[in-house]
Amino acid sequence: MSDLKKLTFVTGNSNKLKEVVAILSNGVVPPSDGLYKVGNYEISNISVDLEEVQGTIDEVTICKAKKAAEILGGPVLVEDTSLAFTAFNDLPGPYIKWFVNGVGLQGLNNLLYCYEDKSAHAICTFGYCAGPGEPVLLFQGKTKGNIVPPRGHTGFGWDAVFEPIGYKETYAEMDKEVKNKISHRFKALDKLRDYLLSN
Ligand SMILES: O=c1nc[nH]c2c1ncn2[C@H]1C[C@H](O)[C@@H](COP(=O)(O)OP(=O)(O)OP(=O)(O)O)O1
Ligand SMILES: [Mg+2]
Repeated sequence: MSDLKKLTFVTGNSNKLKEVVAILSNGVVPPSDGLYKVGNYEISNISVDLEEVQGTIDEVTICKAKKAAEILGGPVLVEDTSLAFTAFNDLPGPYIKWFVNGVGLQGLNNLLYCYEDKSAHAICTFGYCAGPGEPVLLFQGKTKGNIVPPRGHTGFGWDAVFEPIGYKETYAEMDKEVKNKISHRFKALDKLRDYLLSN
């Protein structure tokens, strides 16, 4: 057991954490001790609100990961989520959090009122850093959808205004198991899992 490598997922968002745990444990066994294992890695989590710089998705994620590795002094995992409107040349992108907080869900939908193209990409980027001063590896997943007037629960970010292509329900209306099989986060975790299983 001592050869297990410890890895801490650093996020201030409990909804993100729930999805990550559900996806990494294949939705079957929610770990009771707050630790879950992928290959030789034992992943725990800690709630820290990391500083977020301005920049591209990659830059924001790399910065978060480096900051987290410095604070914790060991191997970390962070994640940054973007919502990129095609009509806006991919903005708000990594700044979506401040848009949700600033204009609300109806407001997000209204932003695209004058544009025919309502499409958007949900993008999830995990950053893995082995420790302070170490390089950051990125694992990204994207899901395409349309921005619609809010439908469904409003408990998690912009879930209620994002309707994935091929579905008639928003992320907020669909069963969690369905979201967790098609989501940007699922696709990113698929790549991260491959890495963790082979390293
Ligand atoms: O699947 C999702 N479905 C709907 N909304 C989502 C999702 N995933 C993140 N979100 C929201 C949370 C935040 O308003 C923004 C991303 O900002 P982001 O900086 O990545 O998240 P955060 O600051 O809440 O947590 P963290 O401490 O990991 O940075 O989009
Ligand atoms: Mg954040």
